[in-house]
Amino acid sequence: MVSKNQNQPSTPNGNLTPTSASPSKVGVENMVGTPVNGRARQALIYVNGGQDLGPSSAPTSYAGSECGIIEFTREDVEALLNEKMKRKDRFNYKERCENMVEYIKRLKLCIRWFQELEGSYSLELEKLQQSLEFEEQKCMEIELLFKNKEEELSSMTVELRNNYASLQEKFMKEASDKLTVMESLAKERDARLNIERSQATLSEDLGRAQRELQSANQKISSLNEMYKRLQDYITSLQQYNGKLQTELSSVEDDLKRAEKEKATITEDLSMSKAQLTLSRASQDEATKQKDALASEVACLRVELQQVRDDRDRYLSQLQTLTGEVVKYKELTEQSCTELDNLTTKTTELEARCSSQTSEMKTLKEQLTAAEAKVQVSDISAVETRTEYEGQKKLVDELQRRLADAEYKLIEGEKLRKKLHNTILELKGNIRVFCRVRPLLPDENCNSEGKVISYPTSMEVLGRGVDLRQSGQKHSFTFDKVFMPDASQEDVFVEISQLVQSALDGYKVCIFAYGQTGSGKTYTMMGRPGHPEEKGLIPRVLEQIFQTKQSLQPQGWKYEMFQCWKFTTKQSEIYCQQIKLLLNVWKMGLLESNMLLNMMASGNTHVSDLTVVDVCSAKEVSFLLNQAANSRSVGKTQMNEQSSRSHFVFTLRIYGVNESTEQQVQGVLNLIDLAGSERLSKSGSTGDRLKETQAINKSLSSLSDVIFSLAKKEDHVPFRNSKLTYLLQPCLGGDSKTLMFVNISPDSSSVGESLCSLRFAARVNACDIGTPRRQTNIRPSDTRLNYV
Ligand SMILES: Nc1ncnc2c1ncn2[C@@H]1O[C@H](COP(=O)(O)OP(=O)(O)OP(=O)(O)O)[C@@H](O)[C@H]1O
Repeated sequence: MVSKNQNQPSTPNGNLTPTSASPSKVGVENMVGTPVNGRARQALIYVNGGQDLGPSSAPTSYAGSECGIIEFTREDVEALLNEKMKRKDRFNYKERCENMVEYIKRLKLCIRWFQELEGSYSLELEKLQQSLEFEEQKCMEIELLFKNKEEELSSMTVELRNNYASLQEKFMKEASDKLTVMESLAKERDARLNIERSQATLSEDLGRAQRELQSANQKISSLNEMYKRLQDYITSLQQYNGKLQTELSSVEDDLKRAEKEKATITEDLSMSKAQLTLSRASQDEATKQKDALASEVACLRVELQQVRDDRDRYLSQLQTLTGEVVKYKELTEQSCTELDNLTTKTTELEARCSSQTSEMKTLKEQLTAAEAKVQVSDISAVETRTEYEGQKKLVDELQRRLADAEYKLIEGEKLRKKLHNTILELKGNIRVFCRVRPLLPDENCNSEGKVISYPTSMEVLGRGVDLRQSGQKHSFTFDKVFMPDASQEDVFVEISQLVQSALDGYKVCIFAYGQTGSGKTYTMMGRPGHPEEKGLIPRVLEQIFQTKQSLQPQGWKYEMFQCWKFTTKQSEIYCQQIKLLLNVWKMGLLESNMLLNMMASGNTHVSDLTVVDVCSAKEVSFLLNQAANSRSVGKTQMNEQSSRSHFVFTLRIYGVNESTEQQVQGVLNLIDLAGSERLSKSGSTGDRLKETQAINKSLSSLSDVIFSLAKKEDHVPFRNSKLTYLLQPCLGGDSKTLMFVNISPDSSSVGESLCSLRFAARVNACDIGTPRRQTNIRPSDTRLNYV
C-alpha cells in the first residue's frame, strides 16, 4: 500500500505525463501508519499511462478526503518493488533521487487532478442530494400507493384464501375421483391381464391349430401319396386284370376252338357213323345182291347145267337132228355170251364187295381214331375247364381287391375333401388377396420415391403392404400380397384350392375390387392375344375340365360322367339393369322391373337369361370371348379402356358318382367389378357421370352387405342393388369368398389406393360364417337355377 501526503511537491509544469518506460499502471507504496496531519492515511495512487483520466474513470467514494485513492494491483506493486530492488545495485543514488523527484512530480499532478475531480464530485453530490429529495418525495407517494395496494392485496388475499378453500375442496373431490379412476384403472389392468392371458391361450390355440394344420397338411400329403400309390396299385391291378382278361379271352377262344373242333369231330364222327350205316346198308344190299346174284348164278348154273344137259341131249340129238344143228348152234352161242356176261357181272360184284369190305375196314379205322381223338379232346376240355375255373376264381379275387381299393380310395378322397375344407375354413371363409400391378410405360415413378413398399419382417413377409401418402406410412396386412412381378400362374396357384372346393360342392365367390386401371380385368381375364398371360377365368376352366378327366378313375366313370353337367352363363349388371351378354344385341337393356325370383333352393333366378351347356374349355373360352366383346367399355381420364360394368361369370357344377351314390352341386362365381373411382378424378359428365354414380352405389351396397354379414345383423341389405341381389346366394354365410384388391403403384392414384386398401382391410377383418357343402341333391332341371 502507498500513503501519500497532500503536501508533497508537485511537478513544476503541473501536467500529468506518463513515464517513458513505465507500464500502464504505476503504483507507489508508502508506509502504513505514517502520521499525516495527526492521522494515518492510506492511499493507492493510480496513474493511467498517458491517458487523460476523466471524472467517470476516477474513483468517486473518496471525495472530500485528502488524497484520491485508486486501486493498484498487488502484483504490480511487488513487481515494481522487485524492479527497484534490482535496480538498487545498478543505479547510483543520484539517479534514484532524480527518478524519485520526477516521480513525485507526477504524483503531485495526480493529486491536483484529483482535487479538481473532487470539486466536480461535490457539484454532482449536490445534484444527487436534490434528486434524493425528489426521490424521497416519490417514495412517499409510492408508500401511499403501497398502502393502497396493500389494502387491495389484503382484500385479494382474503379472496384468494376463499378461492384456496374452494380449490382445496375441489382438490379433495378430484382426489376422490382420482381414487375411483385408479380403482377402475386397476380393474382395467386386471381385465387387460385377463385379456392378455386369454390372448396367450388363444395364441396357444392358434399354435395348436397351426400344428394341427401342419399335421393335417402332412396327413393330406400322406393321403395324397397313398392316393397316388393306390392309383398306381389300381393301375397295376387294372393292367393285371387286363392281362388276365386277355388270357381269359384267349383261353375262352382256345376252349371255343376246342369245342368247335369237338363239334366238327363229332359231326365228322356222326357223318362217318352215318356213312358207316350207309356203307353197312349198301354192304347188306350188296350182300343181298351178291346172294341174289349167287342164287341167280346158281340158277344160271342150274340153267347152264340144264343147258349143258340140254346141249348134251341136243348134241346127242345133233347127231340125230342134223337140221336142227344150226339152230341149236346159234342158241348155244347166245347162251355162251349170256354166260360170259353173267360171269363178268359176278366178278364185278365180287370186286365191289371186296372194295366195300376194305372201305368198311378204313372207316372202322377212322372211327377208332375219331373216338380216340374225342377221348383226348374230352380230357383237354376237362383240363381247360379246371384252368378256367381257377382263372375265374383269381379274377373274382382281383375284382374283390379292386373294389376294396376303390372303396379305400373313395374313403381317402372323402377324407381329403374334409381336410381340404378344414384347411380352407381355418384360413377363413372370406379372404383378401392384394395384387399390385407394375408401373405402366406412361406412368412415372414418384420423385419422392416409391409409393408402395413391402415389409420384409418374417411376421408379415408376403402378406404386408405399406403405402406412403404425404410422408405418412399406412401399413396393411392381408392373406396374401402379390408384388408387381407376380405372374398370372402364381396368382392362379393360390386360388386353385377354391376351385377344388367348387368341385367338391361348395359355393365359391371370387371378385376383383379396385380403382379404374388397377388391373382387375387383367387378373380375371388376362391380356387378350397373350396365352401365357391368360387370367383366372380361363385357367379355372382348364382346371375344371382337367379334374373332370382325372376324377374318372375314382368312380366318376365315363358313363357316370354323363351326369356331370357344366352350365355356364355370363350376366352383366349395368347401371342397375341386368343386361344379357350372350344375346345383348337382341334384347338390349332389360327393364328395371325385370323378374328376379328367389328360388326355393336359395338361388337367384334371372328370367330369360341365356344358359349354355358346355362340354369343353374351348367352348367356354369362345363364349367368354363373346361375352368380353359385348361388355360395356368406356374411356375415362383414368383408364383408356375402362370396364363400365360388373362382369359376373358363373359356373354351376353337378357331380354324380353312381357307384357311391354321391352327388355334389357347386357354384363358382368369378366377378370383375367395375372400377371404383372418384367422380372428381374420373372427369365423367352426363351419362358417364350417371354411370359412375351407379357403379359407386352398387359397390357401396356390396360393402354394406359384407359388413352387415360380418356384424351378423338380422337384416342384410341384399336388395339394395342388383349386384348384391344376384350374388346373394354366394355372399351368404355358407359360401367361400375371396376378394382381390387391385392396386396401382402410380403416385397420382395414392388416394384411391388408400381407400381400396382400407375397404379391403375391413373386409379382411370380417367373418361371414361357415360354408356348407351341397351334396345329395339331384337337380330336377339345372336350367332353373343360375347363380
Ligand atoms: N399385373 C399386371 N401386369 C402387367 N400389366 C398389367 C397388370 N395389371 C394390369 N396391367 C395393365 O394395366 C392396364 C389396366 O388394367 P385393367 O384394364 O385390367 O384395369 P381395370 O382395373 O380392369 O380397369 P377398369 O376398372 O377401368 O376396367 C392394362 O393395360 C393392363 O394390361
